[in-house]
Amino acid sequence: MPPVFLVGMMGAGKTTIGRGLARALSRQFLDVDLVLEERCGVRVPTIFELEGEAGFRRRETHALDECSRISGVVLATGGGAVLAEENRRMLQQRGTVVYLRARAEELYQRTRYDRNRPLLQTADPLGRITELLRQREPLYEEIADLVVDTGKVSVARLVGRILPMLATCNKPVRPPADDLPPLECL
Ligand SMILES: Nc1ncnc2c1ncn2[C@@H]1O[C@H](COP(=O)(O)OP(=O)(O)O)[C@@H](O)[C@H]1O
Ligand SMILES: O=C(O)C1=C[C@@H](OP(=O)(O)O)[C@@H](O)[C@H](O)C1
Ligand SMILES: [Mg+2]
Repeated sequence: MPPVFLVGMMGAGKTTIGRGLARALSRQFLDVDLVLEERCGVRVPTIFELEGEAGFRRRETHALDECSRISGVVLATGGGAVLAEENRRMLQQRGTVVYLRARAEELYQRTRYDRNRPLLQTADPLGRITELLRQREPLYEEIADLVVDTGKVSVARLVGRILPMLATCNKPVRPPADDLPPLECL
């Protein structure tokens, strides 16, 4: 089975469901944000503070390139990973892309007590989520091989739903060596 890439908005469940899928499939799980945090030795909000969103996105592209080359990996991306065309191409070519879809209100409920998402530290997080979802939804849909609605469905049930979808998906992938040379490590 090719690598599995989880995409979707903040709060869609990429990290949680990705971990469950990897366990069920006995595959390696990686989360791009956790890789960055381990590498930088600080949490995501600190990367935003020190280097701005542009700095974070640069690191994100590099980590995504590295992680998406790992054979059989289940990879949770960050919600904004689809913004760069280069990232979308990597994901689309190298594995099966699963879009975890949810409504803005649901995303808000799942993220409202978490301080680790700098883009949602605003006076109106629901408004911000609504706007980001409007901008990003076409990008998630553009690269999705599978679309999964996550509203009011438990994580365990979603994992159980996604497994047979992956087994029958038959996504043709191109080995990374055929697309881009590895980016230099940051
Ligand atoms: N289907 C779901 N139902 C209920 N809670 C969920 C669901 N998916 C995720 N969550 C919860 O929402 C929060 C955000 O999930 P997370 O996996 O961090 O999302 P993402 O990585 O997409 O931002 C976590 O507390 C997680 O337990
Ligand atoms: O949507 C985004 O732009 C972001 C989503 C976050 O990941 P999650 O989607 O896992 O919350 C993290 O990468 C960063 O805070 C930026
Ligand atoms: Mg996450």
